[in-house]
Amino acid sequence: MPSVTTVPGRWPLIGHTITLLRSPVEFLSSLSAKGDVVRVFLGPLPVHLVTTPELATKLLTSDKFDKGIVFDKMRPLFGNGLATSNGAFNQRQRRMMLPAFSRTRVSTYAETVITTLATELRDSWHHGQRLEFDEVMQDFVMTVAGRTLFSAELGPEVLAEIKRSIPIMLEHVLVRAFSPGFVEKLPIRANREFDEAAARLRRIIPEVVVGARQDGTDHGDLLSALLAARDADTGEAMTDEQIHDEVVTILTTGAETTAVALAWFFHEVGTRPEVRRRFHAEVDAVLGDRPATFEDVVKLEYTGRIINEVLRRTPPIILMRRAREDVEIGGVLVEKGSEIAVSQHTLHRDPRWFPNPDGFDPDRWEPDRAAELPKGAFIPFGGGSRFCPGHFLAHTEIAIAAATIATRWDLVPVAGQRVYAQVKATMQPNQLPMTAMSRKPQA
Ligand code: HEM
Repeated sequence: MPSVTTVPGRWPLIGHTITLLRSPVEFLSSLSAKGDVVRVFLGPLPVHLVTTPELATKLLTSDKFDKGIVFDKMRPLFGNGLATSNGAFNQRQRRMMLPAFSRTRVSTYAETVITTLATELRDSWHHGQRLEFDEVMQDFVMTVAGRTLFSAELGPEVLAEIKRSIPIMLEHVLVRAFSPGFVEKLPIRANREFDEAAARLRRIIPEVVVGARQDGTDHGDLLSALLAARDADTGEAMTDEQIHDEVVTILTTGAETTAVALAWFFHEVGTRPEVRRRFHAEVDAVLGDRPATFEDVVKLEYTGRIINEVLRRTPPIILMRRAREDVEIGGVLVEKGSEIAVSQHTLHRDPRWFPNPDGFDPDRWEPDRAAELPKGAFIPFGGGSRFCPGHFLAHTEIAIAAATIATRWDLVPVAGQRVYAQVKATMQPNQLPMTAMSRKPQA
């Protein structure tokens, strides 16, 4: 079998990590031109990367791969939650949890939480107010996540704790994942903060779970759905420990990704006059002055296309896997225990599927054009057996929040500030200062 090409530019010990951190989009989107399977080094760790939609689909749908090293490193945080578990246990958990993300359930979350909080946010600003918009979206999404999980009856101190602890953990999680094991044991501030945040969540979440289990009523929140879930074969419910792990997993995987997508949404709209004009025209036609509801989301077609284009250009960074046995993929032998990955940035910026890949063109998501894309070319939510269970909730939340805000506000980028994507747990903007300008005449 042919050996795989190592991408040029590798440094001793640090591999390609510096290049990846310095220019993530340029580096990852350059890989498809180098081969269908290439090898990069994340620190000292060799990782095969597949670069075509066909091989991405093969990787994500095969049962010959587990989640791999990054997720091993995240286990102290996520425990055995959906993102970190593997094999039959993961599939059992998925079957039990998917009803919590069903259309009916999402429509309840939209009705009881998302529209209300989006309206409160919209009504909280004044004309000309400067906002650090990435932080505003982070705070909004964490509040939505907390309330979606735990309904409004929960004490504000639980929500406050979640909003305090989860961002701390997200700040450090990827650095931990790509560092040698001893680094997380060093007595440095980052480790202390991470461990303290994890410990606080381990204390507070079980208290909520035990309380909700005793109460026994369905509050229409995600936690009620998790408590009610039963294994189809054995009839067993999840243990409190497992529910803790799933709750932390949902908060960590769901909140950051959605907040970042919303931040980029407003950045793209704010910097592209034609997109902004059409977005506002649609919001005015569908909503007028009223907030968006679950039923409006399908009518907000252009908004949906902007969301897709945002998720094409600034999706999460990479999907990592590890071979459970020797596997041939794209004519290359991947030995048992080796790490293999696909980056959404490689596929989403490939000019074969996305002409003018660096441009921002919501119209490429018109149904006829989108239908021509090969399977596996657009994977912001992953694919196969680990496909994101929160994808519909995320789309609903982004559409409702964006449209509701736009009924009143034009978010204008503060002049002279450079905004670019940086690698954190996802692909975050480095900053996003914006000014809220009223779209309606002032009283
Ligand atoms: C724009 C927002 C979102 C994006 C881009 C996103 C993206 C992804 C991706 C790419 C994966 C697959 C990871 C892999 O295969 O290694 C994933 C998995 C997951 N996502 Fe999302 N996600 C989003 C929102 C959400 C939300 C709102 C929730 C929950 C409330 C959520 C919960 C999860 C969970 C639990 C997994 C793990 C599934 C498994 O490994 O079996 N995500 N997400």
